[in-house]
Amino acid sequence: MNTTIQKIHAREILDSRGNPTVEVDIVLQDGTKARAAVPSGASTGKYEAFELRDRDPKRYGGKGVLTAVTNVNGDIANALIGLDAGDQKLIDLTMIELDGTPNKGRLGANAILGVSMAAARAAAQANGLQLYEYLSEDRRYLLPVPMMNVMNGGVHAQWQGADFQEYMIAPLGAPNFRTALQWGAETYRALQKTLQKKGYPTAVGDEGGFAPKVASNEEPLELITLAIEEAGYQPGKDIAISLDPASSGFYHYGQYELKREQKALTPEDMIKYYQMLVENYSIISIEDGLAEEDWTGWKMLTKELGDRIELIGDDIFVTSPALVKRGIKEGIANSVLIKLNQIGTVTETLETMQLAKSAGWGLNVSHRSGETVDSFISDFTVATRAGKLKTGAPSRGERIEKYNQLLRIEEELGNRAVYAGRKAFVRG
Ligand SMILES: C=C(OP(=O)(O)O)C(=O)O
Ligand SMILES: [Mg+2]
Repeated sequence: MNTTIQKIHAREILDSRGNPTVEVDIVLQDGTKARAAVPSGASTGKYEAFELRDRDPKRYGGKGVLTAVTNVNGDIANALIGLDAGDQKLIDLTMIELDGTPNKGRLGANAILGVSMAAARAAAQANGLQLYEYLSEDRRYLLPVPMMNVMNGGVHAQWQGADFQEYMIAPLGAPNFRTALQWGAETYRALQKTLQKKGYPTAVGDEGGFAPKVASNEEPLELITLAIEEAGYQPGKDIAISLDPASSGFYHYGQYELKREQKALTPEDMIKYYQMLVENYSIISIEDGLAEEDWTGWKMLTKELGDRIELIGDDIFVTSPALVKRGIKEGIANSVLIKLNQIGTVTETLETMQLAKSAGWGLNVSHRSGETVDSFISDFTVATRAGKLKTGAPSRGERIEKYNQLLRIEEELGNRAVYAGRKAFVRG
């Protein structure tokens, strides 16, 4: 085994939306070859690390991802060849320094993350370890509750469905991951039937959830509750519901504009709306209930609902240690969403998780709405014992692959496999 990096090669591939993204291959001195691919969001937080993408052709002449690829094959490869892939901190810090900007804007967060993940995978393989074993500090593992996004709205449904972006089911009462996944898949199919009966189309959004033009943002909660019961489970006890309204996407000039309901709500009224929903449905967590700029609103939200449910910050924290630190200090939220590409390296992601954990916060690892079949986050979630992984509906290959990887890990761990269940939630 020689884990010295011999070669790094990046290429442009397509993600699940058909947009270009970065894939990186790493070869070690001992011949080990490993690969990683980088996902990309649509409802991105303002302060995420900067990806070189092709959304803005005027800026890069349609060559954003190709520029990231060139940066990997040039500057990054030159700096990392000869370093030990097993020294994740050194690899990541070398790239951060080489980039030299506060947001990874020169080399591109997508270029940097692709290399960071591929290095971890290569080192794991060279050591004869599974990725989840390699990433674990203490060989204690936790299979996450699958947070399955069964109804899509917002930008993930091109604003043709609900204003709220994600309605998830969380089979927290299951005895193990395999059963949880089965319950979730059965409920998803039951929901399809429920929608058909109502005359709704069952076409899906970016993350595989159904995306009908519902009458209100509350209606999906009724439909999902019905589907859970139809599938033979008890809402709340067996399967709870989680929301990601992704409200930064409908926050304009201090108000929350719910187009489906032809309403514009103040932060106070938006909080009341959530209180009503929490009263009436088996909601265990709400992510991005308020917008990334609305820290005052978030403070009120945390006061009103923080002791009842898990309040997860995604856009507001963007997996940044500095922003999570500020959140802890100011009493904002009680949980954080973890997306590797929001911050851009494995090392910094682990730092954010450590911070949140030491404050007693909940952890939620997440895919992006634009994904590849890379299942890095599945191993990552098990190794870090985050307890929850949201990776879409059980209906699109790039999402299913993450769930399937968790099935493989659970099987391999055998009687050492522990399912996170209800305890993974900070409230509930
Ligand atoms: C997964 C999400 O969507 P995106 O990847 O588009 O940010 C999210 O908002 O949590
Ligand atoms: Mg979100």
